[in-house]
Amino acid sequence: MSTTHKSAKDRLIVALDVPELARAQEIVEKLAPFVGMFKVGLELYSVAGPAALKIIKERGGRVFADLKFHDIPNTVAGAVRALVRHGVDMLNVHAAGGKEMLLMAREAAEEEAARQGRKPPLLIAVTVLTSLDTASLKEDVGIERSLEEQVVHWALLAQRCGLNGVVASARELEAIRKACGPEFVVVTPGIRPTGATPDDQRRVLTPAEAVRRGATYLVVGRPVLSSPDPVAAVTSILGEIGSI
Ligand SMILES: O=C(O)c1cc(=O)[nH]c(=O)n1[C@@H]1O[C@H](COP(=O)(O)O)[C@@H](O)[C@H]1O
Repeated sequence: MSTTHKSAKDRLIVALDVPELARAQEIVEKLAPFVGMFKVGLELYSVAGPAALKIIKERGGRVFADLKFHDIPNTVAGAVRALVRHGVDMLNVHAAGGKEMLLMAREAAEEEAARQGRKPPLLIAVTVLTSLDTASLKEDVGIERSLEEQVVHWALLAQRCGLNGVVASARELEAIRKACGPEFVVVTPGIRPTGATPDDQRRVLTPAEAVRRGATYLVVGRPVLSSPDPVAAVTSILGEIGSI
């Protein structure tokens, strides 16, 4: 288990995967009292750009910019600096970008935050996407290591480069905690309440099981967004997390 003491609300990140800014704003208004952080991903950012980050900040919410940067070090560093200027609280890059990219991303985040006179955001490395399974990692991506070994390999690389943590499925939590320790941040998408459809996710676990295994943050999108009552969906997830 992680030794970080967080409330159920602080652990919960809701993914604003919607195609319109107005819809995102509606969800933020409704859910802000119950949710620790909102995640702006590729869809909403492509639709609305920095305005998507702003609507969360204006409501007093914390922002995870999930733009999964994966490019040459100089390009990633520039993009990281821009997100820091937007005041995000968490951002991510792909561990597969390699050591130099991760180091430059971290330096960029720290330098830009210092320039702005604020604390650097949490910088997180994406490991093996939760939409992949053992077969697709090997056959499509061409990685021969076992899925868990690959996740731990990237988690250790991220930690050595001074990143705060990783994105991985909750199924790899025990291995990550063993390799990287209790304070390393582990953000877990692929969260599905019991009985919910996995959609395109391949490595899923329930909210309760993710927290039991030591998740720092849980990312939930469709189980909340496609519910007829998103507040009820969120409070039910909070109940599950809080019962651990
Ligand atoms: O970086 C992420 O947040 C991420 C990494 C990953 O491996 N898998 C993954 O699902 N995500 C994101 O987490 C969210 C999961 O959404 P749902 O499957 O709808 O709960 C989406 O916004 C994904 O972009």
